[in-house]
Amino acid sequence: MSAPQAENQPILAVTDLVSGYDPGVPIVRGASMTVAPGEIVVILGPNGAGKSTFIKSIAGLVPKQSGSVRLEGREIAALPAHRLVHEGLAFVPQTENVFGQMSVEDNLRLAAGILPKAERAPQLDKMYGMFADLARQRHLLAGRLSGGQRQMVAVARALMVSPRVVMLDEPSAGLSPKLVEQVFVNLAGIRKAGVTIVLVEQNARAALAIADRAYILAEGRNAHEGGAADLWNDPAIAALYLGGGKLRGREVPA
Ligand SMILES: Nc1ncnc2c1ncn2[C@@H]1O[C@H](COP(=O)(O)OP(=O)(O)OP(=O)(O)O)[C@@H](O)[C@H]1O
Repeated sequence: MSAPQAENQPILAVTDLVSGYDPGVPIVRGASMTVAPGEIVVILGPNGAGKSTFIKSIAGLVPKQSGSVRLEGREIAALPAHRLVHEGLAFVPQTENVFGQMSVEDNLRLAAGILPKAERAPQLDKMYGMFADLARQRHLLAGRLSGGQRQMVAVARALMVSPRVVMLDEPSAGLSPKLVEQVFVNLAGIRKAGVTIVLVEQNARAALAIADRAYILAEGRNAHEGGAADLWNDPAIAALYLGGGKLRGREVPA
């Protein structure tokens, strides 16, 4: 059994992160976020707030100018993206997240490249157990799949190496409402499997419905944060960031 102190430790802690694409032009301007093990945390905010840049910086894909990123207490801010995968932090980009000319199975096998050989086949079976559609479509080219199914391949690729934290950049972007719902059902299932999830979303209500907590960024800084249910039911937050009234009257479970 782990010590109580370790149990209370955030799995991911980002403090005063400043980052951007060009030197001297910060996009993220001192944003912070704390994620507990097993949580689903969603990052919301207006267009151009720096949400995607924030998680891409954490994933080592956008240069950081200052600030701290700790994964299970270890400072990882200086590590490049490929090292972060080994450390247990996976990232699913919004676009170009699968190899279209390869089969679903080859996409998954390629992602498993960093695992010891003996672990690859069991991981593949685990993904097929989790995503039944992918098991059926394992021999199809990923480029021939629908947007929702491609998104599923991208998520499964990230999960192949058993990350402890997976970050997703707008996983529901460009999908039909039915597929959006499926994406969020899948994410809730992934959390049940013990993976901590951080996602950026435009679909604020749908994301809040599965999230524990949310951060709202504006102009690269923290504007609000709170429990998903509290933010969902806050009229001022709704008017500013959630696109108005309640979605089909649904309440976020407290
Ligand atoms: N590759 C890039 N090079 C330079 N600037 C970029 C790049 N990508 C994004 N930006 C700029 O960074 C700012 C924040 O963009 P970002 O995509 O992080 O915001 P966002 O909150 O995720 O927005 P959206 O909800 O519209 O996706 C924008 O001004 C954007 O023009």
